[in-house]
Amino acid sequence: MTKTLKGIAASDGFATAPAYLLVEPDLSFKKTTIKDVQAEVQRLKAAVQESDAELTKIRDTAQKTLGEEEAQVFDAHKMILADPEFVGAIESQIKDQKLNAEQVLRTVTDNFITTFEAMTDNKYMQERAADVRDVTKRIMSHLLGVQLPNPALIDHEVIVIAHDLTPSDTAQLNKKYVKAFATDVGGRTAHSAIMARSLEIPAVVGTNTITKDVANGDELIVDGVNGDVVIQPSAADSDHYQKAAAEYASEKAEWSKLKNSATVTADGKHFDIAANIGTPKDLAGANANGAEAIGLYRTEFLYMDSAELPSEEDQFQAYKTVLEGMNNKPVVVRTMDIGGDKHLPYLPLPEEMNPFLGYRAIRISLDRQDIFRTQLRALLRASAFGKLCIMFPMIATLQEFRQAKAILQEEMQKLKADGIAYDEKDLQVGIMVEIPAAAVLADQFAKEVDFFSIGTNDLIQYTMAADRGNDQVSYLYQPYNPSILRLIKRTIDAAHQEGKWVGMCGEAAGDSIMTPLLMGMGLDEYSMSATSILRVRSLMKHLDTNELQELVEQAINVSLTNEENKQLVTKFVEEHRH
Ligand SMILES: C=C(OP(=O)(O)O)C(=O)O
Ligand SMILES: [Mg+2]
Repeated sequence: MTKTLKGIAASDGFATAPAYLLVEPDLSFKKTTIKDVQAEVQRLKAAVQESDAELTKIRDTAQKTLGEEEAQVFDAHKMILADPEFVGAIESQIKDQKLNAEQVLRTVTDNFITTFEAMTDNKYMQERAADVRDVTKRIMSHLLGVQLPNPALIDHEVIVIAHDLTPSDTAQLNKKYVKAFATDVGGRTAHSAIMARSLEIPAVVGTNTITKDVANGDELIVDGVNGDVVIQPSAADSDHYQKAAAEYASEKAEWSKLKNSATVTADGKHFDIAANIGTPKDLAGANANGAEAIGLYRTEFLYMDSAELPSEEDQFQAYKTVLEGMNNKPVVVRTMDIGGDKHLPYLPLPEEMNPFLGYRAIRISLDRQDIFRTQLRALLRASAFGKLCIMFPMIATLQEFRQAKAILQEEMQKLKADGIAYDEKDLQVGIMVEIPAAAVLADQFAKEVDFFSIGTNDLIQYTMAADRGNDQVSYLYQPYNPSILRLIKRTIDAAHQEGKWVGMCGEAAGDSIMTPLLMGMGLDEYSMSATSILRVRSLMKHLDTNELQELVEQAINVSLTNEENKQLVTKFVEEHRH
């Protein structure tokens, strides 16, 4: 039966494919006594063999797509399967206790895990506990005849369905086969949504129930423009969406003609449209869509995709690749923004009641200066290869900015003393304005920074006190709310007062409703998912900035609600399109 689920449109585009559930299956079982011991041991052996074959396949794919180092994790799993002490212990207990293989597997492996985890002075053995847990799950799935999801093994076109996708899950999705994804939870500015846009896969998040409503293999249509997922579409649905997808493709073709043009308004004013990227791989998309700069390089993916803290050399190579890839166009690199919903397996952070209000971003960097200085040195060295702007995330106080800048200057001195080149002339140092305190004091910050970049994702979350990943409060993501618009305007005016430039790298920068308002306020740089660039460039071409002042005045002072402002802008654009 056809059913349509409504969610939040998180990444543009349309896709049709069968569902692939990235959901942990039920691995529960009953404890039973058995009569035929030999048959039970055979059942165990078969499950171990199947697990081994599966791991070989996963290892091969991981090696091809992720690299040798990541693939070696699976060698550790295969070694456990091959360890006679491990399988032997299970076998002999099946024989002794005459219990089913599932029960014995659970008891024996729980024992191993408890022993390993108790070795608090031996990190290596503690990590083996996680391996045993993983391997146990795999053998159990074969004993129970259920399939564990293996995103690395997807080898045909699918739409991935999950409760939630962590940024690292999302990073593993292979664009060749994963045509779209849809989740139960999440909002438009959750990191999985941002990643979807940078991978250019359509996505719908916050459907609440999709993991329950969809079974593996169900035919789906994801409409990432309107936020709909159609389950088991009728012929009429398929027809309708085919037309919508074709229309969307032709609009895209129209925009693509602007790829090599500068962003110029109807009255001849120039703005910079930049791209947000997560890894050097995203450069291709940025360039293919005609980005005039990189307005935000989120370096945390470098940390998340690594098994340990990335070395100065690894970071240097990544930053240099991006700077060189942009051919002397500006590149804003943001220092590590870990914490909140982004975790590192090798950097245990304390459990917090409110991670988004906790130990994250610059707060970690100022505390863990070893990590921070390594990143700054890598950045400084890379600055010799292009036009670098370094940006600090989550700055709340002037003191934090001064401290971060002082550390940067110390690293500059050290490099200089060692005769290592960096850009001494044009390197710029700025901050994200994403905490209301920084927006309120923008006039004071503007005297000390080279630039601002407004992070609306967090600025809205903190101003409205509404978790950006929680779909129950997603109605409070209100970029057109006058409170948000005033903070943005205040930040822009304060920067311009001091002759500094202001960008925006939150998702609002790529939102067509925001474009006329931001142009009217004089925002200099607009940094967005690469796929939004041409749409916004096309819109700017049709607007005259002289007519926008009044629109801004109204939106800030007259209209009251987010929705009213949205209508105000929509109507304005209809009437003033040149
Ligand atoms: C761009 C931003 O940073 P992130 O989405 O990475 O938190 C923001 O907060 O708007
Ligand atoms: Mg942020």
